[in-house]
Amino acid sequence: MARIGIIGSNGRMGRAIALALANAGEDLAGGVGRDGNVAALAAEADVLIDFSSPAALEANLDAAVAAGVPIVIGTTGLEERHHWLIDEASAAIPVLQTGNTSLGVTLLAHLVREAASRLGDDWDIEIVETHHRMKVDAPSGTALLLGEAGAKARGVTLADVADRGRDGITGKRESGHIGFAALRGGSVAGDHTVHFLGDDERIALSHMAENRSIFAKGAVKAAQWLLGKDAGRYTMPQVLGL
Ligand SMILES: NC(=O)C1=CN([C@@H]2O[C@H](COP(=O)(O)OP(=O)(O)OC[C@H]3O[C@@H](n4cnc5c(N)ncnc54)[C@H](OP(=O)(O)O)[C@@H]3O)[C@@H](O)[C@H]2O)C=CC1
Ligand SMILES: O=C(O)C1=N[C@H](C(=O)O)C[C@H](O)C1
Repeated sequence: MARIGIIGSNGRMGRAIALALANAGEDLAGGVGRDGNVAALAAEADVLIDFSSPAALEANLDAAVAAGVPIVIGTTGLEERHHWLIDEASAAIPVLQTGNTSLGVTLLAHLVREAASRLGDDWDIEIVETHHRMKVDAPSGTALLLGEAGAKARGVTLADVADRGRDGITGKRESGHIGFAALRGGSVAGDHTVHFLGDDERIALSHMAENRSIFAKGAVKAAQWLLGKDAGRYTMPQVLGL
């Protein structure tokens, strides 16, 4: 039984993770919100799970490194500089960062990669996501993760081909680009569809989250899996053996 500390414990995901920990028979080392002492939590925990805010990431990584504990990062809205910080921390401790901890999305990313590698550039990729009205970042971390899967399969860098929101006279769609569209409203836990649009035919690969328990269960599995690992940056397919 591991002592697991939750960063963002009062949030929607923090509460779902506390429930998943109890269901898995794991021990809650404690939790912190915006005003909490993350260094004190890290000192008490065997592993940390962070579903909070990009603004908190640097302090959370510093606390994990100082205490020498692994950390799972589910926070989305991360920018390039956050990924550098994660790379830096993963030289000292085990770190797993992902935009989606669910089994279904982890498999979907694999299917997207497979489809994108088999279909030529003449198949346009467009990613549509829908989330609850409280979500603050777009495109979702999952949409970006799925976009990365498509870009990787095509041997390109996502940042070079991403169309993140169209408005006005946009001109024709550029071949090889990957488009993103975000819908916000209601209580939707998270829906994602990757469209492959060809001439005269289309393929759509979708995942629908019915509630947050799937993300929470995946986060707990990832935390359990990270315990005892060497320093490094790990991924959900490694955790789930996919
Ligand atoms: N990877 C995945 O599978 C998933 C990722 N997410 C991501 O997880 C994150 C949290 O989502 P959700 O729970 O819905 O959001 P909430 O807004 O419900 O919760 C966020 C929590 O983070 C805390 N927080 C905010 N800012 C800071 C800060 N600067 N320092 C420390 N703590 C802070 C808040 O504390 P306080 O209560 O004090 O305000 C709150 O407890 C989002 O980025 C979301 O996109 C969500 C679902 C799945
Ligand atoms: O904020 C959310 O709620 C979610 N965020 C993650 C994302 O940005 O992809 C995962 C999930 O879709 C729910």
